[in-house]
Amino acid sequence: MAAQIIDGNALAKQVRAEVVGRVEALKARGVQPHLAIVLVGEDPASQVYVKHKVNDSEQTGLKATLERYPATLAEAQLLERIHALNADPTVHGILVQLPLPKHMDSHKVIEAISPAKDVDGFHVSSAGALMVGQPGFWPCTPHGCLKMLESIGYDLKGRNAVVIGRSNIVGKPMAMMLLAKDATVTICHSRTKDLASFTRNADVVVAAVGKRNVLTADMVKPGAVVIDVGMNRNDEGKLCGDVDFAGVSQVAGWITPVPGGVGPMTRAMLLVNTIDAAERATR
Ligand SMILES: Nc1nc(=O)c2c([nH]1)NC[C@@H]1CN(c3ccc(C(=O)N[C@@H](CCC(=O)O)C(=O)O)cc3)C=[N+]21
Repeated sequence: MAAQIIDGNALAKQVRAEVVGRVEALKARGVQPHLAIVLVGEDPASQVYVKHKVNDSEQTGLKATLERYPATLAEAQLLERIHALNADPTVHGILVQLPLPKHMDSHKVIEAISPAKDVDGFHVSSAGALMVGQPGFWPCTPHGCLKMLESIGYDLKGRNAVVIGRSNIVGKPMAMMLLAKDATVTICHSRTKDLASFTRNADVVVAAVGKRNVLTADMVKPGAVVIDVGMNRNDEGKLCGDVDFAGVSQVAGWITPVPGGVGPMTRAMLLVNTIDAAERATR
């Protein structure tokens, strides 16, 4: 039996429609929600991603300002620019596109963003708030994954959830969100021994490694929900995830595709965070 597909494009469209309503309510009381995007350098993938984010914003009525700087920009100048955006009351969200050029300390740059405008949810304060269950911005990718689980009416309570990958941007916050929903959470990673012994016991698997075929059909419990966060290129240069989609979709109950899965939801949750930021700042 083939798995049902969780359509990230369709769900992102729904989320954007909700955003449009909230944008209109903000505008009705004189607030123009505004996302500032900072791009340093000429990384081709980053250029494409940033363009998507600007388009998404404009299509939903948010204002997006893209600031581009050469890769040679001094870190001190970037920090100065972030401080100015922090102080600008017309800017509600700040996103510094990653990766930054090698001469910059990404951690230091992210920590310079005001937590009130940290719509990526990458600041230590945002991570801490998520961990202790306080209000704050949740990172867009794992939050999008959670929305996908909610969209199928999946009750995580008491379920075994396995997260493969322990990054600060996806794996760790994903685990915290699943835990907050009362799942029994296991984080697996590159040093995990016998990954399949964990995934075979999982009701939900989130694959966030950045490597093809990390999860194959033999590793999946029949009927499980499989969320694929991977963004890789195969030998033909085609976008593919961490999951062997053809194989796993024969075993899983639900599966997210790549492209058209987690990616569009990541972008939709950025819009949601920006609206949240604008609402919180102007309440
Ligand atoms: N500060 C910061 N925040 C980010 O959120 C951030 C970042 N830096 N750096 C790069 C990564 C990557 N990322 C993607 C989001 C959506 C798609 C996406 O929508 N993908 C489409 C396909 C797009 C295509 O065709 O290339 C899909 O999966 O269907 C891709 C990649 C956000 N990132």
